[in-house]
Amino acid sequence: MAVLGAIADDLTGATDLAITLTSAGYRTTVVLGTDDMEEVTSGELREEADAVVVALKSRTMPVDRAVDASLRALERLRREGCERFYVKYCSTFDSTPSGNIGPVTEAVMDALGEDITVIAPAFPTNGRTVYRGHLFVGDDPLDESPMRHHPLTPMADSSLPRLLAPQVSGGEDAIALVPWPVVDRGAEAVREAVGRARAGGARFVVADALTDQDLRTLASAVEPFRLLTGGSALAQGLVGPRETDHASWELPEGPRVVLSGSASRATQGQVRHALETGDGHHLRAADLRGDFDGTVAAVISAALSSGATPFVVYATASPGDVADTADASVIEEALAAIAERLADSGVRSLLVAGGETSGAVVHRLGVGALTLGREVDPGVAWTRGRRAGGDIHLMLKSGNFGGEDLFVRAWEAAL
Ligand SMILES: Nc1ncnc2c1ncn2[C@@H]1O[C@H](COP(=O)(O)OP(=O)(O)O)[C@@H](O)[C@H]1O
Ligand SMILES: O=C(O)[C@@H](O)C(=O)COP(=O)(O)O
Repeated sequence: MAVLGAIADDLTGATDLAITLTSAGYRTTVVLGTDDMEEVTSGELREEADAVVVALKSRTMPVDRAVDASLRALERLRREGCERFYVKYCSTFDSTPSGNIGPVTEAVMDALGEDITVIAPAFPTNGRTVYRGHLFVGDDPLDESPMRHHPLTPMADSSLPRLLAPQVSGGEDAIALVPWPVVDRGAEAVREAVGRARAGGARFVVADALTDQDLRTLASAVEPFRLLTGGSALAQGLVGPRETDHASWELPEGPRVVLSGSASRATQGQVRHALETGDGHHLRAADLRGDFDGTVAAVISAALSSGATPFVVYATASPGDVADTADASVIEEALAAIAERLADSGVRSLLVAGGETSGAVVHRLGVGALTLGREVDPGVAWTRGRRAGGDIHLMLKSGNFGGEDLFVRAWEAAL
């Protein structure tokens, strides 16, 4: 019976967390947060999984819909027997001025009857650290990083308390900061600081974290909390019920298609790198609006005739490609249609770049659950998706994750 239930606000975030949970000793399954999730989770997964991660596509939904979807996911996880919960959001705290991190966290806390939780997006291995409540991406404060220009969730501040305050009841009075010198002193010092914050009325504890060890300290300090929230790296501090290893499989033969809807800087570099040796198609919103079916058909035909080098279908290879963010949905729609047609044509492995994009693709493919393979880069792994008509191998890559050569190396990585 699953003991840990997680709600992730996007699909790449879900696989990112599942990788860490698997390493921490939880047999972990990712399920897609669709209406038929009950059916998916009520059978074999109940026996198979110690942790279930529900992958939503709620990061950019209207607040009330995101809350509703998250509460439905929570209910189903509780019915699975989960007793401890994790709300997973992006390590760059991707949200809008009104949500959805704050409202979802608060709604889950209320549903569980919890009066306090931790806010911990840091992911040091991928350069996301928190100091004095400010989130850094590499050397830059969040609002000076490329996240400032994200097409869907541009981040215009780096202060986590300031970002969170308008998203929760009680505003800044409900938020406390545990600064790094306290974290550095160890779990007991953090426990005392959290106790003082709680006595002072705080419900959300933002904690600094510069290293994985800081996150382990934090996880140990908040061990009694039934709800944790954060990026994936906080989960390193959890202790699962068994020694587990990630599954391993051979990738099926066939075209090496990358579907890249991410506009993130790391993805742009990966697209350009892959195009140096492979082939590709620049998917332009204007072409799709002019002739959606014809554009999709041309891409399918080129992808199916590609060889042993990656064929990259991409929306953005340089910052200037994003002219109008209103184009986002037609691009997602096209990449999902391409994925479906490729799968119907027998393609059994796809690399998808971008969280929203992955959500759109995997929903269209009708994948019910994902099993995790080994980590290829921090937060990135091949997965195996269960699908009527035959399983499909999917690498779902967060926008800013992965080395520059990932689109080439992924296919070579020993699984
Ligand atoms: N050139 C572009 N013009 C408009 N929207 C774009 C362009 N390139 C990507 N997008 C959109 O930006 C969004 C990127 O989000 P996502 O897939 O989550 O990537 P990431 O993981 O990098 O954030 C998607 O909705 C995608 O369709
Ligand atoms: O925490 C992270 O950074 C990732 O797990 C994640 O959620 C990234 O989201 P996208 O960049 O939108 O893929």
